Amino acid sequence: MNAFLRAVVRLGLNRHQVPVLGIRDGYRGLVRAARQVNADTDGLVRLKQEIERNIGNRGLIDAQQNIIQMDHASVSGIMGKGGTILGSARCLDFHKPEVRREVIDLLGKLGVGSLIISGGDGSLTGARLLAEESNLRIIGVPATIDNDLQFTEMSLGVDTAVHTLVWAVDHFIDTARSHRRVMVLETMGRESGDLARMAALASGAEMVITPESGALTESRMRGLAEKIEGAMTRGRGHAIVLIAEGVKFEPEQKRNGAYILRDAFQAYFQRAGAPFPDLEVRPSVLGHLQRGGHATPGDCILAARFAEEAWKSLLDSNGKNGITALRYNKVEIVPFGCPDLPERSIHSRAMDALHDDLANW
Ligand SMILES: Nc1ncnc2c1ncn2[C@@H]1O[C@H](COP(=O)(O)OP(=O)(O)O)[C@@H](O)[C@H]1O
Ligand SMILES: O=P(O)(O)OC[C@H]1O[C@](O)(COP(=O)(O)O)[C@@H](O)[C@@H]1O
Repeated sequence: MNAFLRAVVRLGLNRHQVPVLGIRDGYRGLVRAARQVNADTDGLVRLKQEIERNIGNRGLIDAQQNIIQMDHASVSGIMGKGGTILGSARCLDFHKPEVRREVIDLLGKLGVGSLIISGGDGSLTGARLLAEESNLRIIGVPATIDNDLQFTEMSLGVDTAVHTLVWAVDHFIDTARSHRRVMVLETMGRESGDLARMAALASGAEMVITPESGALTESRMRGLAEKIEGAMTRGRGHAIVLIAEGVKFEPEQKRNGAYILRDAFQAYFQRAGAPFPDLEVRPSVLGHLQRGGHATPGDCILAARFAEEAWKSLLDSNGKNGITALRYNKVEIVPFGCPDLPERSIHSRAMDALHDDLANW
């Protein structure tokens, strides 16, 4: 997200000579600013003075300032840094049309004509609603490590998260190999298995379990354990199993998938007469480790391409509101509510088949 912010600001200032305001904490910052302005008769004047007085880093370091005029220095050195210097926050109030109306009014008073909104499904839904309810030009930019936005081949953050997962697997594999263990690692991804699937393919993890392959029943888990045990009898000493957080169980379970799978595998390996009763299964939930860190070159390049397309559309008098998307390796603007790319699910199934064959012991 920082690489994207840098690209938007630099292109705005260098290529298009258009001033760029950054909003702290996204929708929450806009709502706070609207409340600040509506609080008393001088609210708007004070907000404008604050923006003019505290430009760039001066505004950024003041946690109370919601709207910051961005300059070159304010985005200097942030390219590879994870997260976003503007901050990010959930804002439940933004679900209310009357709150969005306050925000639209505020932007009108500030002379803001266009918004670039970067985030996942929720942020892009908010963006669509703003576009429907105002005359603002709005461009959404997909950013989520889950890669669950099906109208684009990639969202910002995915490549970095996959890179981190590969790094994590490389570390876990040392213990797995040395101690001859099965390590079950739980990845993020909400309802999507893309992160786990891409990380498995890129890291060589022996097994990957995604929500798209259906709920895990007792018998499916036994089948997976059998597969690992079979490999052990053929001389394999360890296994890395990736399970996506969105995987469901039948009957339904409340615990993390990694722990449920550990118990099922361990019980199977220790059954009476089993060939490897000492085979240990260790679970780890990788959690927010996957979200931050140095952005990969792939993400930084995609961020620059998305920013370029967003500006192109905003400055085109015939440009339409919509979302930047990577489709067939080209960046384009698709309308809000654009249908899924049918290739996405075909591609996921092909990736699973490829992984299966590569990992077949
Ligand atoms: N249906 C909606 N209507 C209006 N705003 C929404 C809606 N869904 C989400 N948002 C706004 O977008 C923010 C981010 O959404 P969220 O789902 O938390 O993250 P993400 O953008 O990563 O999917 C929410 O906190 C809310 O302000
Ligand atoms: O930190 P939180 O709010 O618990 O959110 C965790 C969720 O966010 C995600 O990491 C996705 O985050 P992003 O869409 O912001 O990349 C999911 O994979 C995970 O379920």
